[in-house]
Parts: sequence; structure tokens; C-alpha cells
Amino acid sequence: MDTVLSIKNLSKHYGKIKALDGLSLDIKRGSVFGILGPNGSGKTTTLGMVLDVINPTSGLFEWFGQKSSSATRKRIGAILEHPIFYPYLTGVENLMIVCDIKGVPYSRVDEVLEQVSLGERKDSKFKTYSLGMKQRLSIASALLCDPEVMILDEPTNGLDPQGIAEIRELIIEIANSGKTIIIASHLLDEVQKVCTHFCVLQRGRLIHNGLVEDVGKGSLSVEVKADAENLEQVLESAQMHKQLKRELDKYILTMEDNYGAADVNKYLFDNGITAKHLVVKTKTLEKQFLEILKGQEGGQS
Ligand SMILES: Nc1ncnc2c1ncn2[C@@H]1O[C@H](COP(=O)(O)OP(=O)(O)OP(=O)(O)O)[C@@H](O)[C@H]1O
Repeated sequence: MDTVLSIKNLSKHYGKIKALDGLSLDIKRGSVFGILGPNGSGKTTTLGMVLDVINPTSGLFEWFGQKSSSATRKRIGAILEHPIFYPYLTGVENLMIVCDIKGVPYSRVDEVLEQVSLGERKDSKFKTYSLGMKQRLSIASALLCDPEVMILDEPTNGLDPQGIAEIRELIIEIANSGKTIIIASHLLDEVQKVCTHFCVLQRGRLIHNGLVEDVGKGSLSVEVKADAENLEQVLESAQMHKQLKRELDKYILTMEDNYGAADVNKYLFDNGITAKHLVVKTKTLEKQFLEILKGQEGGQS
């Protein structure tokens, strides 16, 4: 996988405020990269700098192995905030204006509107679009140049659950078409569902960078309920867990690597106990995110 964006020691200071402080990061082609962080952690500043909208205080970044230029910029489609569309013009007419600005043939308009499922409403005025449709038109606009990389800042902000699900599906479709996608988000569930990689920023510093598929690795837990007085003793003797704790009417085992719910079930059965509830819990990105932030705070104090 080659590197699409390479960031080296990038910083942006506003007086005493370190909006970004020495960020180094590589984003590989074909990945869907989530930039996570609490409010004010530097996500938008990072995107602004790599899109040449904000001047860095120090540091470097390269797109496609080259210094950023108008040529590299043409290979990137970005939605930083809601672009301004004309309310009294239709979806098609609005995108034709973008075509004029970007030097793209009008033939692309219908293609991208179909891609974002706005084909049926393409001749409706922009002001009649729902928030989700407006966001899809923004994505269509960014797709006009058929960019290799799409940058989305909080793409589902303000949308209802259906709108969120539609944008999420669209992002996955765009990723499947081979584009690299960079998303800044504070919706951890969204990042877990669509991203392959994620990093976490806190107060302008990178505090985590890894694969989404690694989230929760080695932290499988199993919830058990059974009508047996010796349940705790039997679970304790199973020796396949790192930790056993009781929570109301159930026991929760944090499993050793290579052990799972089937092993717990078999062990209970071999000891004459039938489980009436056996549920596997994997760690969510949300939980891991909070742990990463907490760990960092602990390390700083
Ligand atoms: N133009 C500016 N002048 C002064 N401070 C700024 C400016 N732009 C951003 N900051 C500060 O830099 C820090 C990082 O802001 P940034 O908008 O990048 O964070 P963010 O992670 O995108 O936050 P959010 O999730 O709230 O959008 C914040 O403390 C912010 O107040």
C-alpha cells in the first residue's frame, strides 16, 4: 500500500494555543482513516492545513509523495463545511456551476448524482432538499473531479439516524470504489463502522494510531447467568479468565487470549451447569477511545 498523505511534525500555534503540536502520520492508499478527538483537539486544523487553507506554524506534509500544489489538490475532494449552494437552483444546476469552476464536463453531473442516490430529486430546487440530501449533494460536488482522496469533516453532523445511515453507506460505497477517505469525526460508532484505521488527537497531540480491527483485541468478555449455587466457584476454577466479577444477577469473565464463550459453555456443562445466558461482549471503539484519553491524562498528571 503506498502512502497518500505523509505528515511530519506538523504544528499550528495561535499565540499560546497549540491547535496542533508535532503531528506525524502516514495515510495509506485505499484506507478509510478516521481522525478522532474531543472538541478542540485539532482535527479541523489538521484538515485545514493539509488542504492548504491554514498555514502551518512548522512541519511538513506531502500528498502522493510530492509537495502540495494545485496539481495534487486536484486529486483531492473535500467537504470541510457545508458548501454554499444556490437555494433556488436545482441539484443539477448547482453542480453545473461547480463544473464551470472546476473545469469538469457537465456529463459528470448525472453520474455523481446517481452515485449519491439523488438521481430522482436532481431537478428539485436545493432549498427543498432535506439536510441529508444537502450533505449528499456536497459529497456529489466533491466527487465531480473523480478525486483519489475524499476528505470529510464531521460528515453526519446534524443528521437524523436515517440520514446518518445513508451517509455511512455512501462512504462505504465510495471507499469500495477504490478511493482513500479521511474522516474527522467525534462519532465513534460511525468510525468503527466505516473506518479501517483511526488516530486519536488530544489537545493537538497524537495519542493513538492504529487499526480499527485491533479495537477490543485481547479484551473479550463473556457474561454468564445460570441457576446454580456453585456457579462462582466453578467459573473461578475454569482458569480461562483474567478477571471474574459479579454484576447484579450475572458474572462477567474477561477472557484469557484464545478462550471464548464456547469454552465457558463446555466447562459449565462438564460441571453439571446449564447456562441460561451466555453473551460475548467485545470492546467498542467508544470504550477504547475513553480508555486512551484517560490513560493519557493519567500519564500527564
Ligand atoms: N483561528 C483560530 N484562532 C485561535 N484559536 C483557534 C483558531 N482555530 C482553532 N483554534 C483553537 O485550536 C484548537 C483546535 O481547534 P480545532 O477546530 O482544530 O479542533 P477540532 O478537534 O476540530 O474541534 P471540534 O470537534 O470542536 O470541531 C482549539 O483550542 C481552538 O479553539
